[in-house]
Amino acid sequence: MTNLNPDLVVARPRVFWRDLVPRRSPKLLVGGGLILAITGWALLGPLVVGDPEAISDIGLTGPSAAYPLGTTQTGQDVLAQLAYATRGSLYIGVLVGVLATVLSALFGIVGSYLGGLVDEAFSLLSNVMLVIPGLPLVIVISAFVPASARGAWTIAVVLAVTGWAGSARVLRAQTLSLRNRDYVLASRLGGERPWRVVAVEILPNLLPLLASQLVFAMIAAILSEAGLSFLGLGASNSATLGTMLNYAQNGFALQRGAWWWFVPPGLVIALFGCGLALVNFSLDEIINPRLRNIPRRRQPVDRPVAPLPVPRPDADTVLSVRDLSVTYQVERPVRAVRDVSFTLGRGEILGLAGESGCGKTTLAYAVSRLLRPPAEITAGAVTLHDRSGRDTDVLALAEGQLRASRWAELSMVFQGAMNALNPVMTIRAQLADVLTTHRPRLSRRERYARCREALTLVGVDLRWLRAYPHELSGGMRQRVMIAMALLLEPQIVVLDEPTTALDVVVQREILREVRRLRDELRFAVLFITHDLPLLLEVSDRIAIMRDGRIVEHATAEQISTRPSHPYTRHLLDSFPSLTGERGELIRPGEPAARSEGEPTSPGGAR
Ligand SMILES: Nc1ncnc2c1ncn2[C@@H]1O[C@H](COP(=O)(O)OP(=O)(O)OP(=O)(O)O)[C@@H](O)[C@H]1O
Repeated sequence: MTNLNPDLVVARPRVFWRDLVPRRSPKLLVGGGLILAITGWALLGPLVVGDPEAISDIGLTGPSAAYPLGTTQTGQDVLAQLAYATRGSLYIGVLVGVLATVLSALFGIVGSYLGGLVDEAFSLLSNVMLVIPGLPLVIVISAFVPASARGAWTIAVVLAVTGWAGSARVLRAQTLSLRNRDYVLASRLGGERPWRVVAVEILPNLLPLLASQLVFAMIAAILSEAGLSFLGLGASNSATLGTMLNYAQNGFALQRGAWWWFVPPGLVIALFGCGLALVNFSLDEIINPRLRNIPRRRQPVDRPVAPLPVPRPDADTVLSVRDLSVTYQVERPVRAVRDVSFTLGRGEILGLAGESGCGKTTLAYAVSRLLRPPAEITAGAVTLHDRSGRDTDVLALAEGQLRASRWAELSMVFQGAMNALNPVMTIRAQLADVLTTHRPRLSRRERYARCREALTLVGVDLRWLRAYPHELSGGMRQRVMIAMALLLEPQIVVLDEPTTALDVVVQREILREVRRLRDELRFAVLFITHDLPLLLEVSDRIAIMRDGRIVEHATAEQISTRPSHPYTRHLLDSFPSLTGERGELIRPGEPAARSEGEPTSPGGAR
């Protein structure tokens, strides 16, 4: 047996079923309850009821102690028939659900992943199936098959063959989009086999879609089978809810007031469909971890009745944040931002630094009111101080006011923002779009003039206005995003790691540009990064964040030369200096020759 290094043996995380199920979901509880009850009835009912074919001499009698659901015209027990019919209908529903889902996955996912001729052939077939009207085809096929051969399997195959194409189109579109995602490309580059890429990278992302298609196919199959049986074209040699309804119709149950004959099968169909639909609504939450634990109603912002006094050191303050706290309301609530207070001066660059996970992005999202459940602002205030002296309580803004204030008052450039450009629109169209939304009175000529100005500001040649995003380099796309953020001359620009994906030369060029623009246009910047040396270069003041709190807040010069908090010193020590002493190389197996108490990475001289 191989001797494994115990440090390298990673314990396989235990998956608990209770973690997979969203809590307190009434939809899931009611839907699941209905499905369980009806499935239980279908499985166990036939074992406890009598013979559904047995004929007694009391035809068409209402419910009684001997026959809880009465009898049919020929004296058969309706309860016994209902048990067998429920089993028959569910059997067909499950068969069709599985068959149609397998067919749609095969034609939709495999075809689009393999591409080329296979995709074209599969697409052609699903397109042809889509334009054939389903119900008439089912009726024709069912009528063509002799009644003696029309069992549950025949009907299930007919329904599955006529019902997979719509889902296959949806799965194809989704797979085409997924196959170009970075993590899929990475696994292909890593040499993974196509079937493994499909099974491990693509399929899990399609599970919510597949599961809801399975449920939808089951509902459609049960209803279609009932319809076919009602027309006398259903599974003639097996008992289903549809055949029960058909017999009730032929026996003039409605006209003779024998409600006990047709209401129970109709009710079972309706309740089962309802249960499946309710579970379908909850499937996304069960399968997609990002949607779990979302509070069902908006939580009010936990603020004292009297508005908090907002610190306003001087008239030049443009944004003040007071005692802001944000919690992710998940299984174990995560207090990502805790009692954070700071002010941002007009034309000032405030840097926010801290290790990964300390809450920087959450803070930026909270200030911009971009947080979504499970994140919740639990306390605090965010106030915008207008040039005209008007104060706006950002947390109290209604959705419409927020839309108007975003971009015009406060704009954002986020990490990976360069990928936020729409690939099918030219740069000019995307810049002009912002103006169309926020400045609808501008003429077309004025809009384009403003786009040209903005692009010139960030140093991008005007010939790129007509280009599509993929024709620009990463640095140029990021400049375009900055141009877009400055288009409406906002008072504040939030930059959250805007240049992380770029090389250091382009990174510095862009940040120099931001500083120049700030000097020219006097907007304030909240600049977030974990690169403290970069912040020291560009910021006026710096706030250091740790575990959701701001632990030090000082000028860039003070942070650089006289950091007061041990964590700030630790952060500064973590960055190697290009001009100081060269640090030791640490090779596996060789302990670093460093005395106790020395910093773990070189960087003394700075
Ligand atoms: N959707 C979420 N659900 C639960 N916890 C979350 C969620 N998003 C973030 N968190 C937690 O909130 C904390 C702060 O995360 P945040 O992304 O704000 O950190 P950050 O400082 O911006 O990190 P980075 O520099 O790596 O982007 C982390 O502990 C993170 O695990």
